[in-house]
Amino acid sequence: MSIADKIFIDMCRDIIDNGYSSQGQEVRPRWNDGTPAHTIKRFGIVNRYNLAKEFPVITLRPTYLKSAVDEILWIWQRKSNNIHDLKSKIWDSWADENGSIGKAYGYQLGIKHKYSEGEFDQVDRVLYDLKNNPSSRRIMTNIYNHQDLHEMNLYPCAYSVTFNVTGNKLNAILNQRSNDVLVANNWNVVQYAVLVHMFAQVSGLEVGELVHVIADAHIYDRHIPLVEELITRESYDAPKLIINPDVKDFYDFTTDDFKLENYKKGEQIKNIQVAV
Ligand SMILES: Nc1nc(=O)c2c([nH]1)NC[C@@H]1CN(c3ccc(C(=O)N[C@@H](CCC(=O)O)C(=O)O)cc3)CN21
Ligand SMILES: O=c1ccn([C@H]2C[C@H](O)[C@@H](COP(=O)(O)O)O2)c(=O)[nH]1
Repeated sequence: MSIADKIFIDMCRDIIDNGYSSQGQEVRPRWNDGTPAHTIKRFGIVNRYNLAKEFPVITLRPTYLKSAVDEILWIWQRKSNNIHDLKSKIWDSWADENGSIGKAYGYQLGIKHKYSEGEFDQVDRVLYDLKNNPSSRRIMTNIYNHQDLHEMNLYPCAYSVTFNVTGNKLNAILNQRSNDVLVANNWNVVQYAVLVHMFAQVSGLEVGELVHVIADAHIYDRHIPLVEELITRESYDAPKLIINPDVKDFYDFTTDDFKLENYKKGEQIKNIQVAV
């Protein structure tokens, strides 16, 4: 059984058995037929993944590595907030008529700031510090910019990453305020695990731990039967993540530089509804 499966199954069981239901309260998200999308949630989940041991992808159903990596490169490398720069359609419901999702995600990472060494955006400052100040405890990004929230179509969910170099290992904490467990839990874990792999490779470091801190980890009402079935499925050993070792500059990575070797997994759940 992959470690990611075990963490995922335990978290889902905990949410369903011990979670708090929003039924009877006012909630913002809606299903596409206009019905309120209620959830059952747990507050303050912390999941630790040792990336040096195995790649944290679930095998209960496929997590699409290429689409997940394309979205993380859209945010962190292309620093875009326009869905026309993204291959998948996953952000279409939150874009305006020009394709923009507002001043969110990639837009925030691309804003430049002043330092004594010159101007950097948040991504370039992290890459600079990993090479030049690896013992720093100040290596982090934060895209939850209150001043711009009113111009974001959806407030950032995975909003901050703290990087910490310990010996020759790169560790990271991903802070997430809200997580749709069926649709995006493993999706987000895989994305930030790949990001740690990329940053480690271009900084001459090895991968360490990814700690995923989730404030509100929820399962939407219409997903509960799907999750109940998913977590009783057979689980397989984790595949191996293969990265093109020749890439030495973060901005040169493309989705073709990543593949999963021996990714044995269950059937995809077709047509999962996403609450908007
Ligand atoms: N309710 C909700 N849940 C989310 O996960 C979510 C939002 N809203 N709003 C913005 C983004 C969009 N995200 C999404 C949306 C859909 C998929 C999705 O459909 N994933 C498919 C694979 C899609 C593909 O490879 O193209 C899956 O089966 O998991 C993933 C992330 C994550 N975010
Ligand atoms: O990367 C992402 C982006 C979004 N989500 C989910 C979490 C929530 O279900 C919705 C956002 O709704 P809020 O009311 O703003 O919390 O999107 C995710 O899990 N991961």
